[in-house]
Amino acid sequence: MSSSPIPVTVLTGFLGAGKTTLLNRILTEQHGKKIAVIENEFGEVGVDNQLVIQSDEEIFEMNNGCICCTVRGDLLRILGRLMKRKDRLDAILIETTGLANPAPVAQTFFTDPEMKEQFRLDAIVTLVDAKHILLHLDNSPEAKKQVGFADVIILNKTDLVSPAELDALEKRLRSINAVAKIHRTANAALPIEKVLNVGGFNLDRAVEVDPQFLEMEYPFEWAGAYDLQPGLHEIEIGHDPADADHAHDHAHDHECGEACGHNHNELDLVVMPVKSLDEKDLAASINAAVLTYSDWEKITLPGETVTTGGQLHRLKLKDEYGKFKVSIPAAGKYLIFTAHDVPTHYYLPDGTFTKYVWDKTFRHEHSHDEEVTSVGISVPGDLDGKKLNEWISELLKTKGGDIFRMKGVLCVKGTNKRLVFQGVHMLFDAKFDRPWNADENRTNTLVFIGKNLDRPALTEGFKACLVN
Ligand SMILES: Nc1nc2c(ncn2[C@@H]2O[C@H](COP(=O)(O)OP(=O)(O)OP(=O)(O)O)[C@@H](O)[C@H]2O)c(=O)[nH]1
Repeated sequence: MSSSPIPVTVLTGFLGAGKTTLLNRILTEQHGKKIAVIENEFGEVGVDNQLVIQSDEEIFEMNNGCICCTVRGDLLRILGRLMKRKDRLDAILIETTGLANPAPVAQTFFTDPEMKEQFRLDAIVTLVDAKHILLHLDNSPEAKKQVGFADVIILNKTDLVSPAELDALEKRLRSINAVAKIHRTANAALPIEKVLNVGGFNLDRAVEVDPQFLEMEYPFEWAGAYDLQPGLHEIEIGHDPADADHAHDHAHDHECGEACGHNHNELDLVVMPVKSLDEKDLAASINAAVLTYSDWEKITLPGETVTTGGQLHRLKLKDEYGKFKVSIPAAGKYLIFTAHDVPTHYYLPDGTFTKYVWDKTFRHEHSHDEEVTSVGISVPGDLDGKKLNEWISELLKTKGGDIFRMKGVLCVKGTNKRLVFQGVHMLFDAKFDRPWNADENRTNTLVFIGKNLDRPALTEGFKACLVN
């Protein structure tokens, strides 16, 4: 039994680059290692879990969501569970969504003291689709970051381009990242030693690529500590539109730019006890808040009560204003975390105000490509193979530029095998794989990822392919 930290590999690469293909290779190879896999999928309905080969390795799925808001909480939770049985694990592999900037995942292993002790970020491995990467490097900042941060670049799909194009591509990748090891592959075929435990991650270089690398992103923007006695308190958010005297206070409001994605009639808030304002106690309370922010929210209307501890409250405001009760169970210090906006007033049970004794603002950036969305379809029934083929061909002809990725597991009339289909831009592939298991829900699941997706048209078009 060794107590050395477990190596963690972060696997990235744009949509359709070949991450799942590589993962399946690793999972089926007889390498004698115990590997835990953590997956984070972008898309409304989960398809990847059906595409990953069943194996003895343990696979954990993270919620679909923004890496800094919900997914980081999930990641901390899963790692916390893995920590408890670390003697059994040889490696951890985290597959990020094709749209993620890998930095927030990598940061987790440097900013959290416990994580730092138990795990070691071994390398960021980036899969590159030789056929489509140039398109993405020009249009997607995420694709560029994935290449920039890589310690190992797997230049995949070499069968789809000429050797001269590959040389030119490698030059382009080198201009973005001069130090990563580059391996050329078809179908992500390369020895596992080139991917796992390569000892490639270099923190100094990561900070060079992104000077804010060690500045963690948080799902909240502000926290304030209050010294409180037990009782029913009250918190005020925004300014009472009926109270003209407070109009001048707006100057102190959180300033949102035009592109601000906040819904100003909603505020996510958590109240967490904190033992003291020592760095260690604050860190524990902040981590607990990160976990809480990734859990289910409780819709809380004006006049309703906010509870302390592990509950995320989504406060509903009217005209950006609302007053809510806060139930404080015991005397002590409490941190109030808000997703944006600092509370205007905090009232004690006797009706007087109190102010926070400490506060801090946190970095919260939604740097991912907001324009890219997904449409998930999940419907039972058997498909007419011919109609499906015609519909997909037509779809790719007319919308192929906007559909970055589609994937699905489908039921076709006349066969008991699953039809697995995969599309990356205009390239499309459909194969029958194994029969449906008796305990499986024989249903069609598919997901489209791209820009300007027309949900009703996609759903109707798909349903029209079902056998009547
Ligand atoms: N021609 C060719 N196709 C490949 C190669 N590697 C993977 N593919 C195919 O490309 C498609 C996408 O591969 P995946 O492994 O699912 O890609 P991914 O990166 O996991 O995709 P996302 O989950 O969307 O991020 C599948 O149809 C693969 O069979 C390759 O080297 N050459």
